[in-house]
Amino acid sequence: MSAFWSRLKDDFQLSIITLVGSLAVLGVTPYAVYRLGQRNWLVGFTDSFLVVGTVLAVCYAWRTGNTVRPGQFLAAIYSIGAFLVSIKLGTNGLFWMYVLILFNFFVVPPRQSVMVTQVTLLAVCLYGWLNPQEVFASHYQMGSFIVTYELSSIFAFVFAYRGRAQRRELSQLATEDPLTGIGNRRTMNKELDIAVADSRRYDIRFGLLVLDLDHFKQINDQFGHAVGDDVLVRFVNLVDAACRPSDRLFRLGGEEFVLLVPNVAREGLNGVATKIQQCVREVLRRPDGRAVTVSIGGCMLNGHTERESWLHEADACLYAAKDAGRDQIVIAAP
Ligand SMILES: Nc1nc2c(ncn2[C@@H]2O[C@H](COP(=O)(O)OP(=O)(O)OP(=O)(O)O)[C@@H](O)[C@H]2O)c(=O)[nH]1
Repeated sequence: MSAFWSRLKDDFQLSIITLVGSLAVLGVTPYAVYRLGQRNWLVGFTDSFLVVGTVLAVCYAWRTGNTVRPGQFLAAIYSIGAFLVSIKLGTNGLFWMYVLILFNFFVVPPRQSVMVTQVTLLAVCLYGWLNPQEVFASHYQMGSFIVTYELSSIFAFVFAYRGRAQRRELSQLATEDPLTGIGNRRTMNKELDIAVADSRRYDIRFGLLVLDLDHFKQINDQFGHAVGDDVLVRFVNLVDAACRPSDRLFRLGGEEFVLLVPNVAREGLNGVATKIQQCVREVLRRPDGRAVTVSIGGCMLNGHTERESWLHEADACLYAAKDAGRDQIVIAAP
């Protein structure tokens, strides 16, 4: 049960599809039963199709974790459903078109939603135009419907567009370090947990380096925080350039970083650390021309069953490197 809630909490689109799907099933089922009872077969079967389709789409999203296709499928079947209900029930059916707008903007991205809602509007109006009195009582009513429908679509679009942008920003804030753009501690925890699991399952060797700039406080105190920030950004760029694309760098906080190195042996890990150390010493300069140096501690994922103990061992090596006079590398013995 807790896995159910945590998936709902972590996956916004899945939670939206589940919520909107459940509401749709609850809202449409009584109508399906009522219409079938009235022997209004077209509307009754359309409603039943919507209910079954919704249940299948929500199940698919839960099973596969893919929320894009079920969203598009739901938008398509509810648009067809709203069209059929509108042409069959006339003005009474048109009310569902407003629900459709909101529904679509919840389950598919704003641009796709605009497309599908406009196509449905066009289909309903074309049918109403060709069959006077069947959908709209008058041209005036059709005009009013188009205006109110378009206004509702515009409001829904603006709302959905802003919401998406804000969600993207929030997720970036939660996972990235805003200064350097690399993963933050939270992202690191996730990736280290995955590495621990992968090493057990696929027998991949992982190495971990903890990197800490030396006497960074002096740089801040002497040259100001902005220069300190610039040194941090340049340091990240240097490390990035010095290692493989599969290596992942995270900012643990302050001037401390963690590099996760997959598919590596202890000698290789030492080689990566040496390359970074030399690169930083040679390239990274303070405004007064003195070299910036980095202390590095590291260890292999060897016998660690969880991230904490692995990180703790690498951290202990970093302390040893600092104690040895800084600008040093200490990699734990096998
Ligand atoms: N410019 C800048 N400074 C930061 C940031 N985060 C932390 N700091 C500073 O980093 C400094 C870290 O100082 P210390 O922990 O004493 O480390 P250090 O001076 O590098 O000394 P050692 O690690 O022992 O060599 C502090 O002055 C913090 O204020 C940041 O995002 N930008």
